[in-house]
Amino acid sequence: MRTAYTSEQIRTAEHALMATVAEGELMRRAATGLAVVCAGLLPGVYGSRVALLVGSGDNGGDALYAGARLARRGARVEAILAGSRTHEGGLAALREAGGRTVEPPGHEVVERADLIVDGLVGIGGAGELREPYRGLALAAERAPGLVVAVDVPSGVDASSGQVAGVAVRAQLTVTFGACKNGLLIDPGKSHCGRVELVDIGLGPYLPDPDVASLTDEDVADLLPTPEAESDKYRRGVIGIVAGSDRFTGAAVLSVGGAVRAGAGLVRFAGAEAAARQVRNSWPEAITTVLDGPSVAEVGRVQAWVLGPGMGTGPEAEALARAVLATDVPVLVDADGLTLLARDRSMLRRSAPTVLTPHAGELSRLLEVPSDRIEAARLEHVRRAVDELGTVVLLKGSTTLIAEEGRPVRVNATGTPWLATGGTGDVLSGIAGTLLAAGLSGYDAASAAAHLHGLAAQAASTGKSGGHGPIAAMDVAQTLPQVIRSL
Ligand SMILES: NC(=O)C1=CN([C@@H]2O[C@H](COP(=O)(O)OP(=O)(O)OC[C@H]3O[C@@H](n4cnc5c(N)ncnc54)[C@H](OP(=O)(O)O)[C@@H]3O)[C@@H](O)[C@H]2O)[C@@H](O)CC1
Ligand SMILES: [K+]
Repeated sequence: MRTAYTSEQIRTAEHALMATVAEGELMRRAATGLAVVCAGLLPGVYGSRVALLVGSGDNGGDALYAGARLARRGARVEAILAGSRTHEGGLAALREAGGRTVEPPGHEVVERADLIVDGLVGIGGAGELREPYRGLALAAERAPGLVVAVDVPSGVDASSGQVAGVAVRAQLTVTFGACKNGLLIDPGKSHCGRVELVDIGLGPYLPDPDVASLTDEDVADLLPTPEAESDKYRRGVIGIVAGSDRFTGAAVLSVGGAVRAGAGLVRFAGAEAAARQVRNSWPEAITTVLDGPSVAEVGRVQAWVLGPGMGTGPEAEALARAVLATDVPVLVDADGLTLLARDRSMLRRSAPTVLTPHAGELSRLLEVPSDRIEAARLEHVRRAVDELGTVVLLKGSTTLIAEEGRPVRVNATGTPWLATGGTGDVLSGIAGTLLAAGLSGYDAASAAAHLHGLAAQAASTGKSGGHGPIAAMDVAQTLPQVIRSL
């Protein structure tokens, strides 16, 4: 499990650790680690040009001390002192090591640097970057040199990943003590480049994480493996209510996700046209053509997937009510979410419910514009859990999975090629399968997102390592291979 924390959690842990070590020791550890990483990035330290963007806080102090180390190894280090004040010890160390200081704006220094070290703001940053920081962040983006962010790319909110205005775009972020939420969640994540963690001894002082991310090993541990005496019923029977006479593809893809994720049995229930397509594509599934809003004749299932392509008319609504009135876990996706947004009272049920919206669908459920959700994903997935009382998986550039009282899980797998029609339907089938196998909604949703992303990565990667387009069905078809290799 990878873990991440808010700025406040990091500060509290740092205070506790600081009480046990000599003054300045933590910054020394941080700056040493930073300097080692920077040196490793340069073809040779001696003679290379390094620009330090130095803000008024300790983040600037880290940059100055690391710059001093590089200067002692022969780098030509120039520090742009952008803050209203400058870390005194760091400044003295840099000067003593032969580094130069420059008044802002100093953009010419940024432009000629081989390496740009962003020490404008770290976990103490708040709100939009002010001048001259903003101009320096933009200059660093235009400049040809490599950009390394100290602790957090300046302009990224460390606790949430939000970016108000401009933020530094780094190729590498060197973070201290523990990972911050904002390094894992977009839009912040996309400003970080690769993230390297420098250990400063914070581990024993860290509280329970605010955010976590499953690894392959975690997911392998969560996945059920059939035993000798397992039969298809014990492995989990999933019911899928999806598709309509007009839309049949979503049904085929959702069933495909379930079959390929290892469901013991898939029972599909829906309109005639959808059922026909499902039978043609997946003879493994048992199909029922529904002639009314009831799933009583479908047979016993251990979990339902409700929604992909089912439509949003009165019949679909009555069917959604019938599925949600059952006493087994239900995963609601796509059209099912649109129906829920019209009447949230359908969520009053005793069994677990998992919702899997993208920002647009969540926008209807919460009555918040979807661009605000995209900009503040962590805040809104938590708000959704509070207001709706379910497990919520918010899809998107970084998929988040939230449940009351647990760290928000950030999905670490996937590829930009995954943003294509029908992949969400496949995800619903995977997550429904894991629910039917007995995983909690939180674990089922997080493990499903992980597998879905891995399958997409594998499907989009060619033999020579290049990447290319995938179709949603490729994701479903690649699942067995990915599960085998976990
Ligand atoms: N604590 C520890 O043990 C260790 C901490 N370490 C390091 O310390 C860092 C935290 O240092 P920190 O607390 O000094 O805050 P930091 O991020 O440098 O900046 C705060 C200042 O920035 C300013 N400012 C804020 N927002 C702004 C904006 N939007 N636009 C412009 N300016 C803005 C504001 O200053 P002012 O307004 O007064 O000019 C504010 O006071 C941490 O990330 C890590 O790198 C490591 O050495 C390991 C040990
Ligand atoms: K920074």
